[in-house]
Amino acid sequence: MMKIKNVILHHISLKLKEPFRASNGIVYDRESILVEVIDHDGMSGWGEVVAFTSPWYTEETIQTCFHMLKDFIIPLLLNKTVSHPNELPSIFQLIKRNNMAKASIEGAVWDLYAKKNRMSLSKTLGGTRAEIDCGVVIGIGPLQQMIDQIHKYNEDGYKRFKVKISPSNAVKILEGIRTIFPHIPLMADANSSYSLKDIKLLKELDNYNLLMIEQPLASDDIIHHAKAQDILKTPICLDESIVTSEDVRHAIELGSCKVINIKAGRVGGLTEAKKIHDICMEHQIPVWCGGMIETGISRAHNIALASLGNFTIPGDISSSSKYWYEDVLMQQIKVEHGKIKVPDGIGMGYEVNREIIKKLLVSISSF
Ligand SMILES: O=C(O)CCC(=O)c1ccccc1C(=O)O
Ligand SMILES: [Mg+2]
Repeated sequence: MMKIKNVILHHISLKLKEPFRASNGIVYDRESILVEVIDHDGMSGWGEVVAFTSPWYTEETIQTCFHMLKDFIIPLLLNKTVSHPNELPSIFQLIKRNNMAKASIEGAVWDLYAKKNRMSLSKTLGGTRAEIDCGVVIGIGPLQQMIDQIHKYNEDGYKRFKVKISPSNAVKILEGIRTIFPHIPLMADANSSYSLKDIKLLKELDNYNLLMIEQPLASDDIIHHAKAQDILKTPICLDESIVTSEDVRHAIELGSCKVINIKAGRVGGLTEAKKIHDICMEHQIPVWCGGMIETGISRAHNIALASLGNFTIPGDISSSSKYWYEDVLMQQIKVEHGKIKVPDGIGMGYEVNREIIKKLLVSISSF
């Protein structure tokens, strides 16, 4: 049993080593809200708001999440007794969507629940892997810079390479990379920058032996994704289109994709993420864990999630040092030989570094 006594929102800003560019947005400094949930025994669980400062990836932002947490979500939870984190989605049912806001606190309650049971978050979620395979993402930039980055990450041992593309640069990027690296496991993420009218351009991508193409079309268009998947040899992976387990059922029924990217933030939390994992497993749709240029707290949650059985493709889970000079954990997350060991300590398995959080603080609010 957990009785939620106090929720603290640590709004921080973390300097990115380099700006990160996708088809439709650039991230400079990374703002984030670290969510600390404290129960009546004084124990803390941690989660993170993974929304960005502008709504380029989904409609949520750091500010909308703060508003939702402060005015709607936290009041629903304070002084409530919860016996399992999977009760949270039904408590939040009164609030439409706002999945990243909900997921931040739900993740913190999962961490707390695992800690109270003296179990790892991985085991608590039903994870079965002792280590996970890691992939890495290369933002859009000059071709030579993208190639140099792949060289470096290849030497680091990463097992799968994802490049951001848009219709205006895809062929140049993929042609350039395949000339130097004909055999690396490569995929491309378009972040909804194509439409079905561009099907000829999309069809050209079949020439590059891609593991998959991620979210080519609009987020609310699983019908056209089904049409595109009929025409393309390359498997389609959905990211932005999948925000609930119902979306997954529809996408599978329509044949809109062959792979799914799961991000707990996008789908409203780890409970829904696990449900999506289970549905995909049942339908032989492989899944992998997506990334949000997040701090170590969300990274630790991702590692636990990716330890579940149907995460058979390396996800976007990189070392803390890919983006950060110093992460918010006592111990930096490190990819070695393309893998991360799933921690077996209690909860998310990494200890939060309060000194660093204090240094990065934009504001702090306690409820
Ligand atoms: O966390 C990472 O390493 C980057 C993952 C990534 O591609 C991404 C980063 C921010 C927003 C959306 C996406 C995406 O997968 O579309
Ligand atoms: Mg994506």
